[in-house]
Amino acid sequence: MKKGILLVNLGSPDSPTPKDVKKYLGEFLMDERVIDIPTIARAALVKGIILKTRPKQSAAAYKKIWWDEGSPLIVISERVQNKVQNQVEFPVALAMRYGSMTIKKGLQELVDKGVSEVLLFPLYPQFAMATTETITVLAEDIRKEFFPNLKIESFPAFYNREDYIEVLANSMKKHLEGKKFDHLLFSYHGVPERHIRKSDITKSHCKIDGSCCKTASKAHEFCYRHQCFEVTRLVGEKLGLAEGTFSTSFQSRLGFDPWLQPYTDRTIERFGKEGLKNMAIATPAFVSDCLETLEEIAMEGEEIFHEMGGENFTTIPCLNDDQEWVDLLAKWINNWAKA
Ligand SMILES: C=CC1=C(C)c2cc3[nH]c(cc4nc(cc5[nH]c(cc1n2)c(C)c5CCC(=O)O)C(CCC(=O)O)=C4C)c(C)c3C=C
Ligand SMILES: [Fe+2]
Ligand SMILES: [Fe+2]
Repeated sequence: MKKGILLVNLGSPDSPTPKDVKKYLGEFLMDERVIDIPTIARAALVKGIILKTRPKQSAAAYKKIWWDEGSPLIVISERVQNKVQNQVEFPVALAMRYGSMTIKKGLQELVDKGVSEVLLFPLYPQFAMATTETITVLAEDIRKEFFPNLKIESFPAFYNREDYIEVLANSMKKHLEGKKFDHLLFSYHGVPERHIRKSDITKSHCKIDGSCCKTASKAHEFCYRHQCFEVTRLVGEKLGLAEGTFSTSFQSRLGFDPWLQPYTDRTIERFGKEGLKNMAIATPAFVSDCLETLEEIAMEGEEIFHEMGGENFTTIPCLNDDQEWVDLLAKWINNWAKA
């Protein structure tokens, strides 16, 4: 059996134009695990409302962060792929859940190289229906239809692995050196509260209140909210941060349903209003910088903080192609291959 790896990230439009952004958002938002309402209602919402206005607005945001080489998320993911490839002996392919670099193409690339056993690696520290689950479900559908003899195993969410927390904390520490901050905010991509209830395998644990995510439960294996709070707690502990000097919030909400709270933009606004002068912000739901970190946090977030009287706003980059992170990915992959 020849082994191979498929790293999978979210994806980006082909270019920051309204036409390409519309095509990308159309595929993304029609995913039943992203907007989880009945198909007809989803089509009406996405095609009838969101795609009429959002592509122009999102394209303008993408233009602000786009690099000469392309989308930051894709360029960074390719750098990681190349660096990991140098440290493992079998083929490492890269795919995106949405857009042109499809999972089918990634699997085909591996099969063409003689691979018969694949480690599918969703590049998300925390489990979510809209990220990890949609990747594994689609990969299995593609396998059944096009590559029935292929064996695929998925790498699970790694949010609480000690080696991951150490690498994340080290990277954050490096970027915080010499920076002035009185509060460190851990901002995670939000999801509608409904997603948390749907992923609750006990069907009774997740109340989305002050205690459920702190009370041990087998629901936590699939609870995005618990996993985000845990990353904050574990990194806070590793960095020796004092109680009250760090907290968790959720960004990027869309639509009118309740999403996980507290919301990042309102938290930054409140900090400024309360007289906080120096803050830092990390975004550990993403392993690579992207629209949501480079524009929503580093640009919009900073603007909100300054408007409210804040002075120093430090955005901590994601792990990106940090050498310790690449070494860790290579270690996990090599361990899988040995097992
Ligand atoms: C509408 C529902 C959305 C859910 C649920 C959602 C969950 C989710 N997303 C990420 C990671 C990323 N999302 C990104 C962009 C993005 N996300 C949504 C919507 C939902 N995401 C939209 C509409 C967009 C596009 C941009 C916009 O119009 O605002 C990105 C950035 C991609 C890039 O090209 O840089 C990432 C990464 C996670 C981790 C997550 C659930 C945990
Ligand atoms: Fe998103
Ligand atoms: Fe919970």
